Amino acid sequence: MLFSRSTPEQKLQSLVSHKLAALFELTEKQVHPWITIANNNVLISLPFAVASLHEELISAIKLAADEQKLPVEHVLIETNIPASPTKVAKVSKIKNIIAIASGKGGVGKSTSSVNLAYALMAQGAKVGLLDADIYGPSIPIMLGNTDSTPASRDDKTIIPFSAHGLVASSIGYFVPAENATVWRGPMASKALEQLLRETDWPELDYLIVDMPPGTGDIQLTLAQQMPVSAAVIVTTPQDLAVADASKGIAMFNKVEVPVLGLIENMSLYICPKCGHEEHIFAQNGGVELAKRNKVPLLGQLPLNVKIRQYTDQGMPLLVAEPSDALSQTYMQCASSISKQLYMNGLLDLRIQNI
Ligand SMILES: Nc1ncnc2c1ncn2[C@@H]1O[C@H](COP(=O)(O)OP(=O)(O)OP(=O)(O)O)[C@@H](O)[C@H]1O
Repeated sequence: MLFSRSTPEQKLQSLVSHKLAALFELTEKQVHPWITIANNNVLISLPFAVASLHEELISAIKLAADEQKLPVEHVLIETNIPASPTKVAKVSKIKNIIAIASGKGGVGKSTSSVNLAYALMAQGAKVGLLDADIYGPSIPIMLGNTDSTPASRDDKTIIPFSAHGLVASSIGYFVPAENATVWRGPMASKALEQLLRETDWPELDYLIVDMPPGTGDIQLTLAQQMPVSAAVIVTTPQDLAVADASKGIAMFNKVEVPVLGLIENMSLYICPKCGHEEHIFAQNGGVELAKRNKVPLLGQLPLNVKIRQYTDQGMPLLVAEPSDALSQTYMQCASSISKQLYMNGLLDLRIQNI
């Protein structure tokens, strides 16, 4: 009865809340603040980057409103990502820093960092990339910027380089590769701190940080001293990699940085000629690790020549072939990361309110 007395605007609000809550598995109360309705127009301000879902959502809202004979002119969706709290002071203009880490080297951490950065951009977020891998800063190569050197307008801040619309900077500017092996945590973190805080970043929703592989003194110091909002762990399914990834999760737990989930890279190889599937690095190692640690499995990427070729050419897959099925997998991982970070924030609020 109460519903029948609602104004068309209230009915529309309730319809949109219902759709959003169902799509994102939240309560209507939680999604209510995202919605503004005025003059038969609906504006939705989403706190995570899911641009690939916008069109579907707009159509579903228009269709449902039509069915209920509720007038709707336009449905607009914008992405408005909040900053999540960190223990360490935030870097100006950067809302969230997400560390991409792996225990073992060579599992595809940098490749994942690069493709996820572009995928988050494609999902509607403002993104930067910081190469913190002192042992092998490979981001400039993967972005086709091998000749870039740090430049400054004012001798105080470094101008990040831009590659296919993404802003990036690399620790490789400060750490000659031949010296990296003797660097200790405090030295690495000092250089990174300088690079992080003295780069002239534009306004960013996410700064993706490609961490050095391993779980030792350097990685621990970096995780503690950077204002990291959350971490994502990359592993192959192989036992050796999984054991090290597990140490990575433990390390982030120790410094109370939430782990948003796992990416299982090189999950399997599918022969392009006959379609035969080969589990070169064993099967489901990442899936099992995610279950054991109760963290989401954000996605599984196969061992695929395109992923390697494009990064070698300095033209990541997401840029070269955005509609490719592999790009779509990265897009799904990216939206899960963005959504998961927001959900973590809700959980924190709930804990604070207990
Ligand atoms: N899914 C994939 N399919 C095919 N090749 C891949 C895939 N992921 C990564 N590679 C390739 O594997 C190699 C190692 O990847 P990458 O440099 O990203 O690993 P890493 O974990 O960052 O290594 P490091 O320990 O040096 O930091 C690269 O040659 C990369 O192109």
